[in-house]
Amino acid sequence: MLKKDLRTHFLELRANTPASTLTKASLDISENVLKLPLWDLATFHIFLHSIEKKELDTRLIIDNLREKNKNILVPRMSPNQELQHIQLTEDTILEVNRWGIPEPVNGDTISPDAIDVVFTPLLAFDRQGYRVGYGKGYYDRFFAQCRKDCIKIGLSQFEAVDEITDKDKHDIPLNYCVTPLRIYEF
Ligand SMILES: Nc1nc2c(c(=O)[nH]1)N(C=O)[C@@H](CNc1ccc(C(=O)N[C@@H](CCC(=O)O)C(=O)O)cc1)CN2
Ligand SMILES: Nc1ncnc2c1ncn2[C@@H]1O[C@H](COP(=O)(O)OP(=O)(O)OP(=O)(O)O)[C@@H](O)[C@H]1O
Repeated sequence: MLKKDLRTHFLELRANTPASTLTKASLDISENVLKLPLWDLATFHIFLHSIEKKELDTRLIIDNLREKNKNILVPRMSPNQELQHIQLTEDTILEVNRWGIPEPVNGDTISPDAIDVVFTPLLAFDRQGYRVGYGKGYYDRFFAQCRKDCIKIGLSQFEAVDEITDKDKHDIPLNYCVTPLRIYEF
């Protein structure tokens, strides 16, 4: 299947998801995330979900990371289509940007080298761990800057599709994808 068709299909499925289904999916995913073999690692990067875009709610995962005293980083979009990685603390002020995504307005910027785990947003993923996002390549550019041993984890409300057929040289596969029903390891 082509990325553009997967985007259209899963954006529509997402738009038609009842709030209660999304809440339950977010809870089940947060419980599955706790089963991943990650908890000796220190520095975790996680996206702040957009309510407007009906993304999975990442607050429960963030609460678990806080409870485990992990170093938590969140993305901020910069004008050159790169992400900055900002430390999330009790003093972080968040504002919703023009795309409906909350972002920190203050805080220290951290280098991608320091990141052990990235929880990644997506619209669809396939059985080999390739993903499709909103189509601006933010996460592919980010993954290219991470250490080789950085663990990349997709969070998905929906199960894997068979195959994304139009992968390109920039696409870097995930190590895991967590859904409400299961954990895929690639
Ligand atoms: N919560 C969350 N944060 C995230 C992502 C994400 O998927 N979810 N991203 C994952 O990469 C990055 C942001 N990606 C984005 C990609 C495209 C557009 C954008 O331009 N949207 C337009 C429609 C497309 C267009 O105009 O071409 C819009 O919403 O109007 C916005 C954000 C970084 N932070
Ligand atoms: N490392 C990179 N360097 C330069 N261009 C890149 C890189 N990674 C991706 N791109 C370009 O970005 C564009 C969008 O890529 P793609 O369709 O894979 O986005 P996506 O993964 O769906 O979006 P996102 O990562 O924002 O969720 C493509 O034209 C791709 O070639």
